[in-house]
Amino acid sequence: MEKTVQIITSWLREQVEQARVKGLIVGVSGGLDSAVVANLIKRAFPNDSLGVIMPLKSNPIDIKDAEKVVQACKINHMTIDLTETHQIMYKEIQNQIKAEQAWNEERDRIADANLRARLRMSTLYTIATNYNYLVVGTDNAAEWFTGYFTKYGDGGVDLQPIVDLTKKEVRELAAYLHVPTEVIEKNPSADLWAGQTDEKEMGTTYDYIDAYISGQPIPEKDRKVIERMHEQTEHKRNIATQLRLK
Ligand SMILES: Nc1ncnc2c1ncn2[C@@H]1O[C@H](COP(=O)(O)OP(=O)(O)OC[C@H]2O[C@@H]([n+]3cccc(C(=O)O)c3)[C@H](O)[C@@H]2O)[C@@H](O)[C@H]1O
Ligand SMILES: Nc1ncnc2c1ncn2[C@@H]1O[C@H](COP(=O)(O)OP(=O)(O)OP(=O)(O)O)[C@@H](O)[C@H]1O
Ligand SMILES: [Mg+2]
Repeated sequence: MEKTVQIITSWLREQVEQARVKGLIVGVSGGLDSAVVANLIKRAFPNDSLGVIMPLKSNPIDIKDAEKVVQACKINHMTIDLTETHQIMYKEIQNQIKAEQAWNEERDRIADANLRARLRMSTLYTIATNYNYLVVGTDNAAEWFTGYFTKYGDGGVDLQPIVDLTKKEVRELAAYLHVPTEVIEKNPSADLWAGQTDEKEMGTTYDYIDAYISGQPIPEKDRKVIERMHEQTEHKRNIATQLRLK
């Protein structure tokens, strides 16, 4: 495990050096993935790493957990509440669409959720620009393969240090890094709406996704769900399709 930590922290330092910036920033949610990344960037840059807690109509337990994470790893941190910003922006957009009588109620929740992820991304980049830092992502191998992230939201980052680790490996790394137990044991959630859990929304489990990407057999039904997610999200793993005229 120490070897993995060394490889990742050396890589982070290399990336910062090559980009000629000063340090690294990550959003800390109170979930597992960002807890691990916060620990790793703190190890790579003890004085030039920042964790940002961004409540947005969040469950207070998650915010408390996020505070425990930053305190446990002693990373510099700040809290920026985006609840009101999101409410004002989403209402304005909603009102304009409603005025056009084009509002699709079925797409309401996901549009609202993705705006949350993109407001967090904008917040991180605003701070990163001011501090001369890079924005670090928290996607693990299971999320990356299934495209279970918001394009240009939590997927909008400069570096992805844990993208090759399965969810199980991230959990093991978290234990090694002494991430608070309640965070390690928590049910993964994007926290984009009340009661959301990753596995409920995806219709499969991280254990099956981990197994699938590790080449192990899984039930047919889960294999189909995973392959469908992968196919439908190919665009998120690539840069925008360009029409070349020259
Ligand atoms: N074929 C294609 N080629 C190019 N672009 C294409 C496209 N199909 C859709 N698009 C574009 O992509 C958009 C859809 O992608 P996107 O905006 O990402 O949205 P979408 O995949 O619909 O939703 C994001 C999913 O990720 C989950 N999520 C988000 C954030 C964090 C976490 C977490 O685990 O914490 C999970 C969230 O719960 C939801 O299930 C469309 O609105 C369209 O603009
Ligand atoms: N309230 C929040 N404050 C700061 N960053 C957040 C918040 N919610 C989400 N994020 C950012 O979005 C990322 C994606 O969320 P995701 O749920 O996939 O990861 P996680 O919460 O760290 O772990 P888990 O998947 O186990 O819940 C987080 O890792 C974090 O960087
Ligand atoms: Mg989460």
